[in-house]
Amino acid sequence: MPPQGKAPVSRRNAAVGWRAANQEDKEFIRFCSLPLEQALREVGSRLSGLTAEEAEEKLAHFGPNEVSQLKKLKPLQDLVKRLKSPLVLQLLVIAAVSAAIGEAKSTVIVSAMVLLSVGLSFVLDRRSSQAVERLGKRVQSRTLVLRDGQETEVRIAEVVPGDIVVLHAGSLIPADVRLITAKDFFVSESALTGESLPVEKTAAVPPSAPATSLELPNACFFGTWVESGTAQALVLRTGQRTLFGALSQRLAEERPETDFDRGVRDFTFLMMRMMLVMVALVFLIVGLTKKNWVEALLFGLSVSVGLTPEMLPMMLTVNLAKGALSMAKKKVIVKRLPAIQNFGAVDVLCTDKTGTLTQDRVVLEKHVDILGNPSEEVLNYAYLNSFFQTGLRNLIDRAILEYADLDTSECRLVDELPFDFQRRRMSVVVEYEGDHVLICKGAVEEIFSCCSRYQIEDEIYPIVPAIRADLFEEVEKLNRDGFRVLGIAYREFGREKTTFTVEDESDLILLGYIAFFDPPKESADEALKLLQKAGVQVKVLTGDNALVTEKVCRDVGLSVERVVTGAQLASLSPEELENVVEEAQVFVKLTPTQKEEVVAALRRNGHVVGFLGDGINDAPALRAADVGISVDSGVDVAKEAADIVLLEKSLLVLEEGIMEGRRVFANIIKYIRMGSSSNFGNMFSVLGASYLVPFLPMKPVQILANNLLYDFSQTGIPTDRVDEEQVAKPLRWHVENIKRFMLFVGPVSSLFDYATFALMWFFFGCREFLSPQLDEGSRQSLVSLFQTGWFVESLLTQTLIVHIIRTKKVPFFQSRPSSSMLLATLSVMVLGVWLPYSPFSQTLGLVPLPLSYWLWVAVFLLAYGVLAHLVKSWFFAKFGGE
Ligand SMILES: Nc1ncnc2c1ncn2[C@@H]1O[C@H](COP(=O)(O)OP(=O)(O)OP(=O)(O)O)[C@@H](O)[C@H]1O
Ligand SMILES: [Mg+2]
Repeated sequence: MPPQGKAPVSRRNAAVGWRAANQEDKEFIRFCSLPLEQALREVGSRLSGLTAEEAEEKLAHFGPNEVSQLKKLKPLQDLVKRLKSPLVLQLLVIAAVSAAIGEAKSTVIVSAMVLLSVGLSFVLDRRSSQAVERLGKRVQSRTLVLRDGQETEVRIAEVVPGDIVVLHAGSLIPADVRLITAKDFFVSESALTGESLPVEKTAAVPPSAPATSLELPNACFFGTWVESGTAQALVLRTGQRTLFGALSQRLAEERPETDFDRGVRDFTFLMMRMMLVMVALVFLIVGLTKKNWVEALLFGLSVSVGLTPEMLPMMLTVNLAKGALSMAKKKVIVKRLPAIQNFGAVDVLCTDKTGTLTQDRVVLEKHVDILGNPSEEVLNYAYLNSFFQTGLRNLIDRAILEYADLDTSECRLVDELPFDFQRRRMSVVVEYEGDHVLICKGAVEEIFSCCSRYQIEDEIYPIVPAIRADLFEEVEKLNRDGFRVLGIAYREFGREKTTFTVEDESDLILLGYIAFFDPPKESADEALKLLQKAGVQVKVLTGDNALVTEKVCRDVGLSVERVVTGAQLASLSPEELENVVEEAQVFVKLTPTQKEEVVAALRRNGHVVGFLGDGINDAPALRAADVGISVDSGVDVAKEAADIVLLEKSLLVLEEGIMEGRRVFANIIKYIRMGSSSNFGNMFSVLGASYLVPFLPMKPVQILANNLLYDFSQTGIPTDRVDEEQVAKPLRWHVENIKRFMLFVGPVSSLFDYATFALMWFFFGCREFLSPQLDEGSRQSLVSLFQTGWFVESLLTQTLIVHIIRTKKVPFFQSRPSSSMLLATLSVMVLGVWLPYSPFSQTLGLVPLPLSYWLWVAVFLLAYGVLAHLVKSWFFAKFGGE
């Protein structure tokens, strides 16, 4: 029975799950230790792979090959999860308490709030995350499998047990597999083990069963990837049954918290703390002064509702999802939603050269001997190398094969030494006229270091130190003209030697160079200017050499003041590294690890770093960056490591994406500014009024209704327009600045609340309440008048301030809100004015207001608007902020 037949790992109980995984592990180890024939038979496969029909059947049986790191929730589970958030729980508790003490109205209103906050985010979020997921599928990784005996490309999700997969450098291991053949096959298992050095895997069957499957020499695991070499492998288990699947439930923590997450959390806690203190204070004050403790409790709880940012989760998700959709229109596919705000915060963008600064149309232009004379022999050797190598099929090899169509029938591949980014070269050994010839091609410096002789025409000379510099001359000339140059060298061995290692790449004969031209991209110039204007520094991180890179940079208008090579970087201390990454714009001849180090150093310096790359050598840096950006045409591991995938590799597209990220961020900040400052203001007003006024300044049910309406007025924020100025610079989260804003702007609203209290108390005669002759009925109507007065003023001012805070400029005149934003706030204001006259007035305890009240309120609103605008302008001038 194949290991797949086992029951899937239990998710409910981690301990049980682990035991089950161990059981499965034993099965897996057994399968890797069996003779190959038997293993194939037992999983119902053969060396030529499954037929399409078999694969389909197996897919139906085993399910898609997916490891859901973020478990997809069923609608009901999702709903329950949302209800369990602290903000919503609090509302539910209040609803329950209100129901328990017979306040049915409060219960209804609080429930409506829950419905608005949870319902809206549930519906919008599910809808847009489905859309985002669909988009994600467009850039999903693929793999090669044998189906009906043919190499076929399928989505990784479609791989089934029994499939024979074909792996080469840059491939993701699409399942847990047993190797059938392997050639210089190195796998990076860092995703599973944290070990960053690649591990060599072979097809050898272990002599005895190891303790864990990770120690098997002939097994590779889902989630790891091929650094170099080639292999064919038999798929044994897929999806949640893989080692990674079993682990991923325990590794759910995933990525470290971002700047943004921390900001949101800090803010939520700030509000929660404020709320707790407030509720206790209000409860005591009301209880002590009014001697009605039930009322005090209800009032306190209602006030606490007013202070919770219950719309925050909805704001976040809806804003992000909306951002992802509008980015998709610009050919930017967001794989992980939270990456969006980081995207807007990026202030240093690191990018590779090929395809970003150049057109990605590598064309072979020259094949010359070391003196620069055209040479057919150089082309022949280069062609053989590209033709027979099986490891890495990149642009360079494709360009060579496209350039010529040579006859290779007289040659036979004996062995190969695949490309890797440390050696920067690759060799094939071919049998040619009875000899075994090793042909090596790669970066010129690296080829030189393996050569002891050179060839001109048919003469071979030793390389003596004096001529080394001369040898470089031709290459430099080509580099300066923008050519990317590779060296070609060879060495002949006897036919008795059949296996080769990297040691054999020595004592070579330098034959000549091939030169490629990859023209600079026309749009790069403009894009770089836009990025610069947007406050984003661009740095180039490439494995190519300095001369070509400088030439390309100059062509696209990127100023190059300092270039640093990988060798120089390697000799620096950590502190020096941190300085150098600031100063230099161009980094050349980097190894993959060095790309990662540069990104990490920039992050340590406090930058938010984006990294754009599409190669195997970019994967570590993509993971290390705040935002990893790859391209649809990039290798799978790069796409997998990225947060964002571009359908088109272009800095222009990237700039638009960054802007969209900033817009999303700006709207989230808007909500937080509004929420925190008006809550803070309300806090002052409630505290003062509870103490000063001999009755409840607002009924609990009114406070709740007020909040519900205010929440509704905010639903327009995710679609709101954002001022150009606001997204002109990278946006980052500054909790301190938000706190300060709250402290300065919040009290402005209290000013007008107190004015309203005075107005109701003195001008509209509510102080008569104290007069002993008054009967109970008249007293109650005075109370209602006061409460209605404050209810209306509070709602109108709160809603108005939304428009003042949404921009740094003069609202309406210099910056117009989106129409849905305008509509939401306007309708809430109209509703607020209408409620005291509406059929609901009784239920809410509202009474009609005297005509002169409306005049006063109009004056208050105007004065408030002006004052709030002035304070806001002063604040931004003094303290800055997003
Ligand atoms: N197919 C190949 N055969 C031999 N050598 C190669 C091949 N591909 C790349 N190299 C060598 O390895 C070096 C580094 O590779 P590459 O230029 O792809 O790095 P990179 O950092 O991805 O560059 P870029 O920034 O342009 O994307 C190249 O300059 C070249 O000398
Ligand atoms: Mg590259």
